[in-house]
Amino acid sequence: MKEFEHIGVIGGGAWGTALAQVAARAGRDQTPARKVTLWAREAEVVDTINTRHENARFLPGIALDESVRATSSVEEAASADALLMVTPAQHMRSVCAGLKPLLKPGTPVLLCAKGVEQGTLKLLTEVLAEALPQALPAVLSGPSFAAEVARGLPTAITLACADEEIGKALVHAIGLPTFRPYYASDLIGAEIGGAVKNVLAIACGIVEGKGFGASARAALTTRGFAEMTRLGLSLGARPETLAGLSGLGDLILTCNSPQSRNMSLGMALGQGKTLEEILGSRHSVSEGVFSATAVVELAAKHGIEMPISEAVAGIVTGRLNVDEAILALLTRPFKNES
Ligand SMILES: NC(=O)C1=CN([C@@H]2O[C@H](COP(=O)(O)OP(=O)(O)OC[C@H]3O[C@@H](n4cnc5c(N)ncnc54)[C@H](O)[C@@H]3O)[C@@H](O)[C@H]2O)C=CC1
Ligand SMILES: O=C(CO)COP(=O)(O)O
Repeated sequence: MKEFEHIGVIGGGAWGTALAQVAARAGRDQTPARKVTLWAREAEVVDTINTRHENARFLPGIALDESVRATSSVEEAASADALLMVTPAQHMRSVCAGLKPLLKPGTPVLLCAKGVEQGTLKLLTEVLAEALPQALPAVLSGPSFAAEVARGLPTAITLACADEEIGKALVHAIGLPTFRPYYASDLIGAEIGGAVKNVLAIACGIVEGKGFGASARAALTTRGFAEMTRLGLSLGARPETLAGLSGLGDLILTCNSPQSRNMSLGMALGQGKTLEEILGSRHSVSEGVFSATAVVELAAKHGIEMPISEAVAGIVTGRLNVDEAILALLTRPFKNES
């Protein structure tokens, strides 16, 4: 089975840092010892990782393995045998374009961000195919809070790759007893779950912030899953992927924990804060805000109804206030469940 001696991670936010930690731990007993190179935009992030073994800006208080090395040189990370792409979804195209002259043809590239590109309405596998065509695409997605993963708490995740041999080699390369990738061949299914659950988590946060109770949250999550499934199936995803770790699994996590930035953003909206106030007080990304309209437009293009996602898109674009969006959802006509 192919060994990955050098893994590059593109993006030094919370998730890129946690995944660099996973890759370093998973390759610890390899000979020669695995090299993990984490490219970060911020000089301060590179500096604190290399000197204090901590990402003080995006993952403070978590000790990183000494073998995780950060760099400001994208060339250095791009020379790896496999790349993990962990920049926010809306920046994926420009970051891929920067890698285009550097990446060896056939290098596995795991997309680890969650979102749909605004304007083009493209999934990240489509963005990758256009912007970095020599890459061998894969998707890594599932219920996984960066801080928990970086601390070594257990979880499981979907790793999708159309090339089964490479996909399984990647599973072995980054898998740990506490980080269990399940192989799948369905890339679209794996990426649609992560993109849609971020939008739905904002809605669940609003329900929580408004104090509507646990029953409302469970009902919203279930109807949200129906939206995710409708869109996924229309785009060619397989039902079992949508019901798996990257779909239902991540939806359950993100709609039930204020650790989720999307859910906590929704909670703050439900408590009456404005989007500008909330975003102005954070430096971490809440992908649902940036993908909501793209998800809804993509669904409309395929004739799919997504009322909860539409409500969130209405709120984040300022077209509806929170109370108007809730009223619109609660007064929809009664209908069959499926
Ligand atoms: N944090 C988490 O628990 C998880 C995050 N993800 C996904 O990973 C992706 C990255 O999220 P986080 O690492 O949490 O981000 P973060 O919020 O911790 O950090 C923001 C990141 O965005 C980068 N960035 C900002 N502007 C940029 C630009 N113009 N070009 C390139 N990069 C830019 C920053 O350098 C930084 O790396 C997102 O799509 C997120 O949904 C997926 C699973 C878990
Ligand atoms: O994707 C995540 C967990 O799987 C992280 O969710 P948030 O981006 O909402 O924090």
